[in-house]
Amino acid sequence: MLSDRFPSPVIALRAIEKWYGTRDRPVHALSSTDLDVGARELVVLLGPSGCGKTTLLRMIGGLIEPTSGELSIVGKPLWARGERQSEALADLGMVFQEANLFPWLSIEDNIALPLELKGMGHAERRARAHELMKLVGIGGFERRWPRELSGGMRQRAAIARALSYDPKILLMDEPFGALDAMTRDALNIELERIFLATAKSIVLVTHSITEAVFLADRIVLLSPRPGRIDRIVDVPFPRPRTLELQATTAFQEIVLSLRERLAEIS
Ligand SMILES: Nc1ncnc2c1ncn2[C@@H]1O[C@H](COP(=O)(O)OP(=O)(O)OP(=O)(O)O)[C@@H](O)[C@H]1O
Repeated sequence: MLSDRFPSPVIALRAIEKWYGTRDRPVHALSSTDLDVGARELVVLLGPSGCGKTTLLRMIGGLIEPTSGELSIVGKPLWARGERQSEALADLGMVFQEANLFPWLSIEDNIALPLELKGMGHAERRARAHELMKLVGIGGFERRWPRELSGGMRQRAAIARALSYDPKILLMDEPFGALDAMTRDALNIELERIFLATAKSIVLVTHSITEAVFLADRIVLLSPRPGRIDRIVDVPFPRPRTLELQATTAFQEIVLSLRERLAEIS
């Protein structure tokens, strides 16, 4: 299932199954899932609590191994003989609900850390961190500590860190879920700007239908027990999008149909 608008896939999932072993009985978290995400496409995973959104995202990110099925990143298998393949991992960056910055490192050093671990020299990684901080709108805060930044600014720093080694794909798990509504709106606009400026593919998990419709090229609606793709909804609005879009009938119609379907499958 690849969108006609985004013909070259960077993520391909085939017949993905996930069972978790628990003490009482195995949990079937995800059933026969096929999905393609195109280059420069923004796909949102939406669904009721416990339907397997995080499981799916973490599997794409190589943090959880599928029980069966095939998963490839930019044409390279993510797993082989039970081992994560570093070539495929190099194309993946992750952002979580909490920024998870190291409190004892400056913002700049947090962002440059993945580059340091890759062996990049000090001057080069500093230049790259500065460039990224400008891109995400926190230029000038290089020497600050994480505790000195607001929640929204810390999430911007987390996005910059995930972009530091220039992966083709950004995976985001409820990245703005802990922020207040106004900051969240502002960061949705910022995320779209960063998405357009960097030409990445993004897969993002959210509980917010409005956020999903505002950001997505396609929304993957998952249903629970076991998690499976219920439907894929195309969101055709041109980019860049503005908050006024949310007041239009076309936007509200998609929100309403998703809300109704979510109520049916929850
Ligand atoms: N490590 C685990 N061990 C056992 N069961 C798990 C584990 N992680 C998740 N599950 C189960 O798998 C199912 C899917 O969980 P997952 O966290 O992926 O859902 P989700 O859609 O992201 O939920 P939420 O919206 O509440 O964050 C749930 O039934 C959950 O209880």
